Amino acid sequence: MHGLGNDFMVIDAISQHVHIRPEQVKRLSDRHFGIGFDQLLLVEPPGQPDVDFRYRIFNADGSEVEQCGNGARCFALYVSEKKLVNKPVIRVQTAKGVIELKLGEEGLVTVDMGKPRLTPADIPFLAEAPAPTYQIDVQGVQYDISAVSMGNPHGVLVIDDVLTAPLESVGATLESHERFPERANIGFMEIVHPGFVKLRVFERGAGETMACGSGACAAVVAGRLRGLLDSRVEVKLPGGNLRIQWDGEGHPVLMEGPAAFVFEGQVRL
Ligand SMILES: N[C@@H](CCC[C@H](N)C(=O)O)C(=O)O
Repeated sequence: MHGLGNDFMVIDAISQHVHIRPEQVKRLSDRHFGIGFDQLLLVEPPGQPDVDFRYRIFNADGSEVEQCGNGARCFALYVSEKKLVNKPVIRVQTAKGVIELKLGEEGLVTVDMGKPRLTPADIPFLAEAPAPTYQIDVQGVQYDISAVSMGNPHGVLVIDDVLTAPLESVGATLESHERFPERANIGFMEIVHPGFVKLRVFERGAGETMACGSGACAAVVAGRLRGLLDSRVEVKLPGGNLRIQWDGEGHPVLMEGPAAFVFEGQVRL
């Protein structure tokens, strides 16, 4: 499946027993020697009473992570098409809380991604106190970065032109910077106007992807904290556009965008 070109292998772990090791994920994610994907998503039975499913996410490098926004939209389409659920709003347990998924018209899915976490220890990010931006050193050069958790950790830089953004150099260095003890997804955001931004993301454990849903949410939160964006923002990613809404601290972030099936098959693990 894919959400704006951020692609996934989705496994039904409800009607079959699935146990997958990090090295198997890494092998399957290989675009030449495996199936090829940015993340693997597991659809599991719920582990608590008030939710419909448990949603587990593995990056292409095999690491298990807490959140994936584009994957959440694909998750909603998957469980609905497979008739694993028949409800307008699906509640899903992730490693960092519950998110709500709503299927809309024309394949669009809205995800309530929950409230962003801004306290450095919750992100996690090494800093004394929460701030809209922090100065961070990359090989002797200082950058202003915002740090936000959408369940998973994000750093966001505002730049003049996404086309020339240094994802493979600065992005890759920041992804595993010592101030992000659990590594981070690094977004480069160009603000066209307060209701429209362009974004590219160097994802933790996957490299640059065509789109990052949690990254789009984090970018809008960062832009709002800096006083640069409206509460409703269209985010243009290399793979297409997402609509993000955040009404400020204490409110959840809403993300709307498409989800699509690509093919189905069987794989021996
Ligand atoms: N593509 C995702 C995010 C996937 C996880 C991320 N790479 C991480 O390590 O936190 C999205 O759409 O949010």
